[in-house]
Amino acid sequence: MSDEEFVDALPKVELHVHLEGSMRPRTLLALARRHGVDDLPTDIEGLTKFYEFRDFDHFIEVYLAAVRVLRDADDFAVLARETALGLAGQGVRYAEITFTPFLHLGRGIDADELFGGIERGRLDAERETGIQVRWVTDIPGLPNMNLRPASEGTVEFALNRRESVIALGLGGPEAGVPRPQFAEAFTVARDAGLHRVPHAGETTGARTIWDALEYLHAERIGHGIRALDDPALVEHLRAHHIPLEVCPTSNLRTGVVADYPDHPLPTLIELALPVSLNSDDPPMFGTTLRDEYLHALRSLGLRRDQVVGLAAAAVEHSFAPAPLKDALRAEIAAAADRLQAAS
Ligand SMILES: O=c1[nH]cnc2c1ncn2[C@@H]1O[C@H](CO)[C@@H](O)[C@H]1O
Repeated sequence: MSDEEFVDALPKVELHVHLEGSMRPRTLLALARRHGVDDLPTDIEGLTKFYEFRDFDHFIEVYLAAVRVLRDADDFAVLARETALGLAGQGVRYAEITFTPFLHLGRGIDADELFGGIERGRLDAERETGIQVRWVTDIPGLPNMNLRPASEGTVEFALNRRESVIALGLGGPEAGVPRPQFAEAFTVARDAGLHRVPHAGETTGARTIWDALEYLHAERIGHGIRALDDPALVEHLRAHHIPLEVCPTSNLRTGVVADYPDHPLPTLIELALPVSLNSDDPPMFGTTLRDEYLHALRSLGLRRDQVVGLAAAAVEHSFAPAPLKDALRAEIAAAADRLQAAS
């Protein structure tokens, strides 16, 4: 059986993917035309070049430029539906997708217009394919932004939309954006029963992950690959079962890891840390979740049973309701048996 057949037969869960960063190139080009955003590339070739990032800060700059094409409820509905359908087409049954309300509220977009749109897209995709999507709203931790209103606005947005928003995140650059300033937002979120999944240890070291645990009550860590800098932290994450959402191609494309052979995922697995495999901003990084699973086998040298383990781990690390988790566990176990028999 080929690697492709193997990966395609595996039911999957996606835990770390950004909605705005999932915009299909064709959709971005069409929305830019429709809304007269005239300082972006106008063809696929230009967009591919636009998505060659010098470093992480350059990536964030491009991200902020691209989201400006999203204006009305229909745009958000298309984005959410296409993102969810794209995942469903890769065998994803359940996804926790991050979006950043404050990036849009800050541009004058109405909160209900935004949420109405993405909910319409979510429910259309669920009706069409059965995929279950829940939302994570993240605070954009941008150094040049007024972060108090961004934090408070994001939490308020989430708390008023609990029907499908399940967690609070924190994204953006880590350097020069100290984590303790977000403590209050994450404490309010925790006390209200929202889950906490901040990015940490993507572009800076172990200290940021400790801060995410101490100040932000993190239940999972976005990326977290720099945990390896600190053996005490590795031990803590393992002992307290704090999962890392690992996105290998993202790390290469933003320049925080040089190449696949240098990627720490195999080491994290060897150390028995709880890890899942995710796609982050797939079209911007020239990847898909399916590609990440293929890279795990071919470029990171993981065995097939380890890759099944990654798919199963994503179920365990998810905040899906217990009956759905049970169904997904059973489905992955059955697929693993079939794949074992076929090989
Ligand atoms: O890999 C990533 N790391 C950090 N932030 C990211 C990533 N991908 C997308 N964003 C987005 O960048 C926004 C601007 O601050 C964040 O809010 C986050 O959603």
